[in-house]
Amino acid sequence: MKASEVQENVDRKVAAQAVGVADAAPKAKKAAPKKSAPKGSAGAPGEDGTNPFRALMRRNRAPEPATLVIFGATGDLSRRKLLPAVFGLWQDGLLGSAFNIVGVGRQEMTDEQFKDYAVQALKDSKETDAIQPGSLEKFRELLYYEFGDFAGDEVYAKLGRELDRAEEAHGGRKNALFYLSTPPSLFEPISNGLGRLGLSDESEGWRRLVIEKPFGRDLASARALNDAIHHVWNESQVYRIDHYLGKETVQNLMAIRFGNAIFEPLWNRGYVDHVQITAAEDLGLEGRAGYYEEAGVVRDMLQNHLMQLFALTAMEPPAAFDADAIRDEKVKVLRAVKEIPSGRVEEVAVRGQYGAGTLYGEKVPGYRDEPGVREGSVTPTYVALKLEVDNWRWQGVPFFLRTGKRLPKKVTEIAVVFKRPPLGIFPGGLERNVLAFRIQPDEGVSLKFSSKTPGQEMVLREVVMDFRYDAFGAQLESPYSRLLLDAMVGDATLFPREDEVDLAWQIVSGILSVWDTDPARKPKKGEGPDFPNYTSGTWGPDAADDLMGDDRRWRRL
Ligand SMILES: NC(=O)C1=CN([C@@H]2O[C@H](COP(=O)(O)OP(=O)(O)OC[C@H]3O[C@@H](n4cnc5c(N)ncnc54)[C@H](OP(=O)(O)O)[C@@H]3O)[C@@H](O)[C@H]2O)C=CC1
Ligand SMILES: O=C1O[C@H](COP(=O)(O)O)[C@@H](O)[C@H](O)[C@H]1O
Repeated sequence: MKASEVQENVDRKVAAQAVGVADAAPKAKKAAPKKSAPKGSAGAPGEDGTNPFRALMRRNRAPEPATLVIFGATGDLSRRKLLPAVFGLWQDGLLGSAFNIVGVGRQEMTDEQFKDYAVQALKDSKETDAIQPGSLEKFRELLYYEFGDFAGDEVYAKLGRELDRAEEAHGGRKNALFYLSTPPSLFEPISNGLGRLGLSDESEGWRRLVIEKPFGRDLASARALNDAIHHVWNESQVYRIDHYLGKETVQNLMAIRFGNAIFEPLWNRGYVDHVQITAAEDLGLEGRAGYYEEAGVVRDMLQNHLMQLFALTAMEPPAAFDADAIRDEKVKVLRAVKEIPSGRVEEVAVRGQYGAGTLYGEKVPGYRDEPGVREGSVTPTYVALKLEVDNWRWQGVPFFLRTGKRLPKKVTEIAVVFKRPPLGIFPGGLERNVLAFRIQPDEGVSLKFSSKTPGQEMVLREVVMDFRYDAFGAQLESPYSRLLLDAMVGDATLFPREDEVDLAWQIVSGILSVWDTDPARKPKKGEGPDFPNYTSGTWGPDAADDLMGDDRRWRRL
């Protein structure tokens, strides 16, 4: 399909939605796989494209032949998200003509056993695209496995040999993307090990390092990790991943802000009353107590995902859509956030932990009764925070952020709530307009405003104008697919830079200094927060409502 045809299909589909026609564009066909490719390379199928947008991506963003090395390839993230994301890209022909994957772990396994493991993971994961006939068999051929102790040298020497082996199929280059999907305590040892064996050296091909979250457990450890990494890698080789930035709808926030003329003039303290950013989860711990007991909600969601959503909403328009311009603006606004000293934490932040309750009609246990959680744990599973920004655009406009587990539903939203009209001349017409970005699910954007109701009287009622992202007719891409491909083509726009991560830690460190307790220590009676303080299936502790003040309310989602 030509790019112009792709665009036409898109236009038809979106226009169809505007006039209420359900399905005006022809369905994109799944492509048949091509003939098999030589070992060490991927004869990429999907030439016809599975959706029109991927066809556009293929034209513009073909990565050079490369090896993807996944440390922690036998882990939960790799199994559920990374392998399906890579498979989807490869099946759609987006990974170029030569590509292979080396899984690395501590478990002893042969290549064949790892291939079986990966194929099973692809069959099991809900994230895997529809599998084309013959695809899995061909994808298997690209997979290899190495194991060893990440503190020693041997495993990195073996990786060096894997890159040598792929060199011929990769046109004489030894490009490699190292993805660290391990417990964070291993980020530094792996980075050092790769450095010791010369695998960060770019003389024979590009070398890049993708680092999972959380990046550090506080400001000091994040800085120490950055320093350690920079002993081995240049900042331009480092890709700190925050999967929220890979979500289509998060990128759409930038598209809508900076691709239209009508929003920016209103995007400031003259018109905006406040902003609400919500990332609600219905899930509980999902067996991750070991990690979560150490992390809690501030490290798990607030310091990274919510801070990124905040920065994208509040930043100034960048001069270009490129890594430096976008990240410079995010850094500027993060720097303008009013400091939260420990003495102000109780005033601007609310923490919670879920107790037993009911979700979707089923009884669910409280956090303290989840397997692996310590008795009397005071780990917070909910946080609400009021941020203030000391710059001309946002002076006096509070940003309210909230996220928590075991809330009534899964929903992530950024809502820009506008000021009331200055004068009410109609009955019932003094509501605040709301521009809401639904990040997930039901992805889209809505504008709430007052309208005349039919009849003789000028009676106003709130109505909603709604754009649904599915109007484009394409299945939304996994954020990991997007970000993996970005890293393969060397585009760091959607990856937080060192200074962003540092500033985000600075913002939350006042909160951590007050709330952090040693998870191994059981608090004495009367000490620490009065947890649990919200029932599973409700919208969090009551104190979160008080945070908003008298004239504002959290949106009912
Ligand atoms: N799971 C998720 O949904 C998300 C995870 N992340 C991040 O991704 C990373 C991986 O998380 P996740 O997959 O859940 O973790 P898991 O514990 O499921 O997997 C970790 C992987 O690292 C390996 N590993 C663990 N300890 C060692 C060790 N001492 N030496 C060598 N290998 C080791 C494990 O091998 P083995 O199989 O032998 O145990 C496994 O392959 C973390 O940084 C996490 O914060 C980020 C967002 C979401
Ligand atoms: O990084 C994390 O994110 C998930 C939520 O991600 P989403 O894409 O499903 O919104 C969260 O459940 C997890 O605790 C956290 O580590």
